[in-house]
Amino acid sequence: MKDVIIEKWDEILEYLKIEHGISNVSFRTWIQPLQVYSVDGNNITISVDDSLIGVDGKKFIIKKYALPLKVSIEEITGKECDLTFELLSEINKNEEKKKESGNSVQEKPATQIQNKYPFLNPRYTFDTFVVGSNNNLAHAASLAVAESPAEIYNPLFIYGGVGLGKTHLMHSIAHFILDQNPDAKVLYVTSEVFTNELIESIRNRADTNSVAEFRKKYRNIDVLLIDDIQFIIGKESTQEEFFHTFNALHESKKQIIISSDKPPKDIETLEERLRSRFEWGLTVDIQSPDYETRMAILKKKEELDGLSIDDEVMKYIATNVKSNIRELEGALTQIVARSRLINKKVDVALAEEALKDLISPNDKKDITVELIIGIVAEHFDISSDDIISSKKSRNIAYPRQICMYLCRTLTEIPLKDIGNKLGKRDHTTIIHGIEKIKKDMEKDSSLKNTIDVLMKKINPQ
Ligand SMILES: Nc1ncnc2c1ncn2[C@@H]1O[C@H](COP(=O)(O)OP(=O)(O)OP(=O)(O)O)[C@@H](O)[C@H]1O
Repeated sequence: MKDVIIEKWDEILEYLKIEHGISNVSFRTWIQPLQVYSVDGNNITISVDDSLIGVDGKKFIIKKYALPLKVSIEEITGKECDLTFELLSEINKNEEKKKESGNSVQEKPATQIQNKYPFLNPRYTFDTFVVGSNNNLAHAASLAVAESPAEIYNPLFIYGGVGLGKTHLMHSIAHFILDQNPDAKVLYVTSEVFTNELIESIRNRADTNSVAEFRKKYRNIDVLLIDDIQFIIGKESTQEEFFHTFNALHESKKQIIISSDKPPKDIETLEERLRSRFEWGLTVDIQSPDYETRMAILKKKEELDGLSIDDEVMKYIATNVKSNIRELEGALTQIVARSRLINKKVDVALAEEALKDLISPNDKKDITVELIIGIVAEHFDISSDDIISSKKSRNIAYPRQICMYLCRTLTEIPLKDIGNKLGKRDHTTIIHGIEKIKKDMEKDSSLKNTIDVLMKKINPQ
């Protein structure tokens, strides 16, 4: 059977052309000659006809069109994929060799990940990052920074709870920049490393010019990524040094990316001058993933690890391990390990047994529609009856839409039931409400704040 990508190739290219406003001449030169050479699961190899555009043409295509093409493939076919570009002359040479030795096509291992940059985790790339409603803004901002370092958002400040993907996104940015420009000087450090190196350099000051060395290391770079900045905060000398590092880099138009467990405004011990600098750029957050995203993350891990796990088991994990992606992945690993240890097939019973310590009954806090309505009503100083009434005035209709959004985000209750409990409204009204709040939150940071506060009231952790 023909792969859907091959079947829809012309449509994909046409979409790419229109969506990205590619001129006819550029399209004819770069895009039209591209052909799908092979499809192996999610790995697509595309041939670049170097007899038309030369060997360097491939580099240009990768830089300029690889990502738009990947997105177009996803838009048209719904398939996420990894693209590799190969010169047609090389492909032909290899085919010749294969014919000569009489070999059949070689099988590739499930997923091969090269460790190109030792200080980065090779698995933390944009390709392995699952985008969901909990992280889509953080993902988009990270990709934008990776594509155009120091041009749009500087600094980029990513915050979120434990194990939600901040480090993964930071490494993805670093990988992307280095893949595009292997000469870029990219430095990724945890703030603990930064602090330790600083202390060490101060301690050695008498013997060598170690403070100057420290400064040289941190200021003579193109991109600085500092993970978990909260560990720097609270230590005066490190804040001071970081302040100067920040200024030096920012002034010379170098990109700075920072992650933290809280937004700058909530870090109490953060000096005002640093806080205001962090707010020069863009601050984005990562929330806990919803059910669909948790499932997608599990599937991605299944694919990367070359596993094949029953869907019911995946659903069991996604339903029960909710707030932390590290735990979500850990749950899958534990189940697989147990199955190997006792040499039994992975099924829900085995999953329950393997995760019994992780999933305690107390974790299953009961968040109900009624609870959400009560807390939202109280916050806006209206009554619960107002929320479920048919009243249409904005001071009531808007909190009602906030309830819809919170019910969707904080519970697994089906839309139909949410609608019923919110005054017998049908599910399209609920979807409309949810989308409205999502859109408004993108533009309105005070609404986002309100939602954060409400979430904490509903689900204090
Ligand atoms: N959207 C995602 N798609 C795929 N994997 C993810 C995603 N988000 C997080 N993960 C995985 O979850 C694990 C934890 O993520 P990560 O270490 O980036 O979290 P973190 O926010 O930096 O945590 P901490 O606060 O502890 O530093 C990693 O293995 C990461 O690959």
